[in-house]
Amino acid sequence: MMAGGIGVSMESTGGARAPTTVQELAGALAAPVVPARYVARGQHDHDQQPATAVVAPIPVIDLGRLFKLDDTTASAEEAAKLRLALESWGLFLVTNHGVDAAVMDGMMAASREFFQRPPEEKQRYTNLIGGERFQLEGYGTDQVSSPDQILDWSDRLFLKVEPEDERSLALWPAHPETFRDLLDEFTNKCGEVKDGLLRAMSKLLELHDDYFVDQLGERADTYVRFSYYPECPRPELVFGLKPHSDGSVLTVLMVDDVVGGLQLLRDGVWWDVPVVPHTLLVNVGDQTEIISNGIFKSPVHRVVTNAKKERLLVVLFYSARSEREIEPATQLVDEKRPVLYRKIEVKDYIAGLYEHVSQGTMVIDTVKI
Ligand SMILES: O=C(O)CCC(=O)C(=O)O
Ligand SMILES: [Fe+2]
Repeated sequence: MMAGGIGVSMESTGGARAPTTVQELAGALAAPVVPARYVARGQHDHDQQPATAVVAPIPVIDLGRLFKLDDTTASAEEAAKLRLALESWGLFLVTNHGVDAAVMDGMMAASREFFQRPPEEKQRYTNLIGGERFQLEGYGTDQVSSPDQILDWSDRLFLKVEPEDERSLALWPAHPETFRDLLDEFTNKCGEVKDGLLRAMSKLLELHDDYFVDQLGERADTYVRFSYYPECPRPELVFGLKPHSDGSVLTVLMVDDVVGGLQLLRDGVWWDVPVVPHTLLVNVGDQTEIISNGIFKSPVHRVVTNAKKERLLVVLFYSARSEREIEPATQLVDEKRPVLYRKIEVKDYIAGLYEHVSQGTMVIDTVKI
């Protein structure tokens, strides 16, 4: 059934058994229509902004040069680019990052293989306890908290990777067999990138070098998300992921090296984020915006889907441990720059984030003074 010929099916799924994932739904669509629950576009202020057809000229940071202690000119040049990235786009590409191309390709291929496994196999890792109660970790779709919530056109596998002794290995795919080792290796390598960047960020703010590392705390939380965005016959109606900013300190992304889709809001315009194979993307999260008292920007971003092609993403979220409280660094508060955010407990903040994203509002606005 079509609603006004706009490509929206009024039936919730169109099938006898409700598909439990977007992948199954996309595979079962008999016509280029999407169920009404996925129609997200045009609902919120952020979507009133035009999209540029232009790829964002976001800075590219060469980590080899940034950390080159014996060449202060090179490292100062990269640090200046990093400052610009952190203060404006809130997102940048990193090259020369030390994560082997083979590890990146292997992780991406393992992720693709996982999503290609039969539904019954993937359901062994479900994020629904007893088929209904949502838990953060595992495989599935959005947390659905209300019947009128607009859903994202994506499935995901979400896992805690650090602290290591808190891994729920039963939810780590057993196939392909390389999955667990690759994830371990990928996480360790990306962790080095994150630590190096956190030190560079502390320096830029003239804080002591370990300021951000210390804010994360001893047993900081690292989560990985493997996202699968199936092709969508009506990309203009849905979001792969609704507009949001990340609740992390930093987010490190390995995006699909062929299919784009990530867009960033800046100066009232949505920009396409470039796809550059074997680079990593890094974005500032809300915790860093708060700690830096607004000097570093946590960008609003979203994912659009593709009519012809699926898209994959592997992303690591680095967060202070959930019991910690964070607040603007006192060194960054003075008469000229009054405190802009109130102290928050990370746990409460992250809980608020999920609610706000599903409502199309921004949780960071609730902690602004
Ligand atoms: O798919 C992407 O490129 C970005 C995903 C994202 O923003 C997120 O997972 O928080
Ligand atoms: Fe994000």
